[in-house]
Amino acid sequence: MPTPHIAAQMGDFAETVLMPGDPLRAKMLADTYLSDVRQVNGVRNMLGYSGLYQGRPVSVMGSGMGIPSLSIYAHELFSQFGVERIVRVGSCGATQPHVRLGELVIGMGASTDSMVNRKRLGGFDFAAIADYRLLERVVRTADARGQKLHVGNVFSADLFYEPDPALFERMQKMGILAVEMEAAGLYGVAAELGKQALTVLTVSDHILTGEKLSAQQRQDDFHDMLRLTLDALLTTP
Ligand SMILES: O=P(O)(O)O[C@H]1O[C@H](CO)[C@@H](O)[C@H]1O
Ligand SMILES: O=c1cc[nH]c(=O)[nH]1
Repeated sequence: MPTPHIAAQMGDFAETVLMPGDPLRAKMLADTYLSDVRQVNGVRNMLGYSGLYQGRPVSVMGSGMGIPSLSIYAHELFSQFGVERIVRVGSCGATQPHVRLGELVIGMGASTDSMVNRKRLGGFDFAAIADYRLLERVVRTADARGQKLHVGNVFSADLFYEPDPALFERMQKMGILAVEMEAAGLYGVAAELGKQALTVLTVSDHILTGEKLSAQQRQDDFHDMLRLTLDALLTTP
């Protein structure tokens, strides 16, 4: 049955959903990599598609920006459409000098200034972590190809325009690899509903050096991340 934000039926989504923030990145992924594609959501232009990748069913849908938006879509997909795993395929800002523009970062854990997971755990800290088996598949696939990955803690920020630059220094000191805006929320929803989640990111800008990819590049140029994620989830045993 359709939900307030997804006009689809049970069976329209595959068990595995890739979820970029940008709905146009979802469209690009579907157009470039999937066969037998059909659009399964268009409410609020949050484009969602289902199709086949090398013969295996998969869906892709945008999450919008920030934990509140992603949480609505992840909750509805997990609870109403039979989705078992969501892998966020996003962009991030690097917070360490050794993490460079265009490189891939996996959010093994996600720190945050959001309150959502404390609300879930009665006011206490919740260690927002990726599903280990999903993480392992992506790492194993990248290692087999010699593809470089950074794996560790990311920070899911409520504010894109952070007013306190000292926060980035603290992140760097604590070993956080990159900042983005959804992973901790995704991991919290997955934990609450007993599902699997992972976050794979491409560095689109560098907090320390000020380097940046363009908006067009963030929409269209993340093929290393998308191929790795699709292959790891859908073609490796
Ligand atoms: O490129 P996406 O996946 O949207 O991810 C990042 O980009 C947006 C901010 O520009 C936030 O959603 C952040 O998490
Ligand atoms: O959330 C984000 C995404 C990319 N770069 C940032 O600095 N923040």
